[in-house]
Amino acid sequence: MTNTVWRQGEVIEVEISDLSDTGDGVGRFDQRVVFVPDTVPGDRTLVKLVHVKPKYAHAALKQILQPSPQRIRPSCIVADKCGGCQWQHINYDYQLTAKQNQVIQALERIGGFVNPPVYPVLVADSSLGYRNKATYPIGISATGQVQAGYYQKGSHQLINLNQCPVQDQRLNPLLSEVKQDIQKRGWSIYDEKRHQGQIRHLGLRIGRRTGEMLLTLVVKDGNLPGIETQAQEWLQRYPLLVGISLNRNSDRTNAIFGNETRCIAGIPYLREKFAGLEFQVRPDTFFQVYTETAEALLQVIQSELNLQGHEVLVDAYCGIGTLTLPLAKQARQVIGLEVQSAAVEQAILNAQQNGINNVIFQVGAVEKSLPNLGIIPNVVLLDPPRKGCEANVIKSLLNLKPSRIVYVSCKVATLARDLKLLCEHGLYNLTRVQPADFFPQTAHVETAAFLERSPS
Ligand SMILES: C[S@@+](CC[C@H](N)C(=O)[O-])C[C@H]1O[C@@H](n2cnc3c(N)ncnc32)[C@H](O)[C@@H]1O
Repeated sequence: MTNTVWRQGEVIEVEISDLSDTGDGVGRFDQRVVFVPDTVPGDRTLVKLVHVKPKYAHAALKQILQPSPQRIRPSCIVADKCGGCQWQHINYDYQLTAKQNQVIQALERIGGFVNPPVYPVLVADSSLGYRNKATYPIGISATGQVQAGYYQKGSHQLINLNQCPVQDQRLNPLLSEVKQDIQKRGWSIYDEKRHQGQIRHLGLRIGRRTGEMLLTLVVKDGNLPGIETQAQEWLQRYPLLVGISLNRNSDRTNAIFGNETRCIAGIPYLREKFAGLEFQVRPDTFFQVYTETAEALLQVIQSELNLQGHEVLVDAYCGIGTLTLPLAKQARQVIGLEVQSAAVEQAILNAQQNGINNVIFQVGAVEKSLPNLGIIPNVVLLDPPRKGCEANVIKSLLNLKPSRIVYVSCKVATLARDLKLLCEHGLYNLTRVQPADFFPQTAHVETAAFLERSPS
């Protein structure tokens, strides 16, 4: 190759040999790396260079010269455009192998582990129709039609959808029909560039076991004439819909939900069964999107921990208590730490509802509450957001020295970073790493890592 070819707009031939941690295919061109979305190892492709750096480039797929044996026809008609799924074109078994490799590679490269004990990916029932939650941005077409869907890959261009194959199929009718109701009511649609208009997002949630649904409109300041009447109409039309809420988000932000949620019809939560307990789930608090796989991972955690009833356990980043409460049934005392006060309120109610009284929940950031715990736990469970744990959380753990740590993570790069810090002085050994497929058809992987304090 000559240097003249390595520039934006050039079309080159690339054979894809790997997948990146963001889900793009990876190929090589004269010792340089090329990242190509919508490809899979084994594809021979023509690609157009888009962002070019001296050692690597991002490229767009132009033509598949020879398809990989791992390539399949996507179940979704907008899979090539929609930013929701990256891997609809990859056969499911290969997705699982790729996710296991992603975890191994991150632990080796970022964590510095040699031969980390990474188990095969845990799977549940189905790789489609699994999501219990959807939050669709709302927009308006050039001809004035209300639209709802997902953003196009790498942009805020809306792809209008009437159904989505990874969602629980019981939510699909609401997507198409609520859009029409918004159109008929003539409510204004939020324009993010001008920060004007009302409706920003449509949120739908379903209890997979109970079928109960919640509908939430995220609005700029809540002024929707006739919303109460419309909400009553929705309750009558959808017998499984139990609550309709307005969430107010007045900020110029990419965050979907604002801090204020008001139930305007029905009840402010749905009921769901999880791990043999009954949970109340609100529209705006965290609940894993794949209920069945989350339960399967909890079972692995329970069997690895094998709690005997005398342990003190801290569940840091506990949300509404989804992991806290089942584990509390097997421990002496459990302390849940969570920053979102609405989640803690719900966690307390969930504990009462299930007659569990050996749990206390504290509102506050883990980085503040863990160092001031006032008790030495035997076990600490961590389940932080994607950015992982703050440095002082790791420091507190190294001071507290619980005999076991379970670290549940939705981003393997930050997991690997934090595990390195926990293990680098020899205080902890990594005994098992269990990936789980919480997000089929995407490049995301959930992982639980188990650490034991060294005997010395
Ligand atoms: C990945 S969710 C896990 C929730 C829960 N373990 C579950 O499985 O449902 C992370 C939770 O951490 C909370 N969170 C985020 N940052 C936090 C912080 N600095 N301190 C405490 N909680 C935090 C979020 O509100 C969210 O409920």
